[in-house]
Amino acid sequence: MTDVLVQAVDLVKRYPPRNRRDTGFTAVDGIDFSLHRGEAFGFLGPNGAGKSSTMRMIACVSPPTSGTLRVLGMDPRKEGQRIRARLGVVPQDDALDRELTVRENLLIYGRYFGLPKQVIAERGDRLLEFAQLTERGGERVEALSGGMRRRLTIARSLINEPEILLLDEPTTGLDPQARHVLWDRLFRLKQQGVSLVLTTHYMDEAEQLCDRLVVLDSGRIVAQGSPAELIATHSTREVLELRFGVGEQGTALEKLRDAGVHDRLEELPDRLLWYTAEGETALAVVHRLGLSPITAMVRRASLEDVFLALTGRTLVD
Ligand SMILES: Nc1ncnc2c1ncn2[C@@H]1O[C@H](COP(=O)(O)OP(=O)(O)OP(=O)(O)O)[C@@H](O)[C@H]1O
Repeated sequence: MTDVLVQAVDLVKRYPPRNRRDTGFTAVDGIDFSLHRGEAFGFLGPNGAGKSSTMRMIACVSPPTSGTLRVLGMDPRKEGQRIRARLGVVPQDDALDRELTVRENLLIYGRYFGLPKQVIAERGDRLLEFAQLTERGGERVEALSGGMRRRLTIARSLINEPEILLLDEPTTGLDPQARHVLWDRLFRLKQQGVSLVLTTHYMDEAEQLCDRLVVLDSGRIVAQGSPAELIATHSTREVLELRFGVGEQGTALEKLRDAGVHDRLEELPDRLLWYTAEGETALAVVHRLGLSPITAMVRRASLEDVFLALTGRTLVD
């Protein structure tokens, strides 16, 4: 039997007009998705796609305008408090108390959930260890690096031992090393049976962490599936990336087209993408035509290519 933890059908979030000239804004425009127990589910999309709005509805802090949303079998409009007791929420903004110590930040949160002192203390120790912050427990939050603060926010959101952890852009603003440490912690949580829902505009993060994801654009789902399925359906296996000198890209593109290249060629402001099963064979054609790119790189197709194929735009502006 499948165990569906979150189910959305034709879910809509419309914000009312803010003034008389404003007509309001539909941030989420009729989306369907479901989260199954034990999986990591992602919302991938550019800024403004409606990811945070969707997360806020699941977190029961913003009611849906219309459609059906069930979280842990309950209706967020009516049973928000009961749902929240079984959720962990990691917002984009850490909202930690900078004046308090690392440990105090955890304890305060435990009290918010009305947990007994002894339970909070035990979980606090375990969570500090999980967040690799045991040594820093007595330090004030302002002394921590960005990556440590994120790990503390995640630890704090786990104090009530949630079944679902919601993470809104968990690694935005972190350096690559801090991101990898955080991914490792999230993998660990998944192994422990926590179901994850996360938003991201980083395709590598979505590929690394998500079993399944939906690609959102302007409040609508443009595709959904596992990262591998999405790439297989919407892209070729390989991509040849070519960068040319100023003013040379247009001529190169024309030459490739005149030479009868039938593969998809995508022109971005700074590079030309050639979607092909065999990047090396394509590169040989480039050389045979006498084209001389400044750089030429064959790579595996990624979710970035999926997004480009579906929307005509790149994910990162
Ligand atoms: N309270 C609000 N009132 C009016 N419009 C809003 C409100 N909150 C969000 N929006 C708009 O809804 C759209 C979707 O916002 P949302 O935050 O859900 O997108 P997002 O995909 O999470 O992007 P980001 O990564 O920038 O947070 C944006 O254009 C935003 O300006």
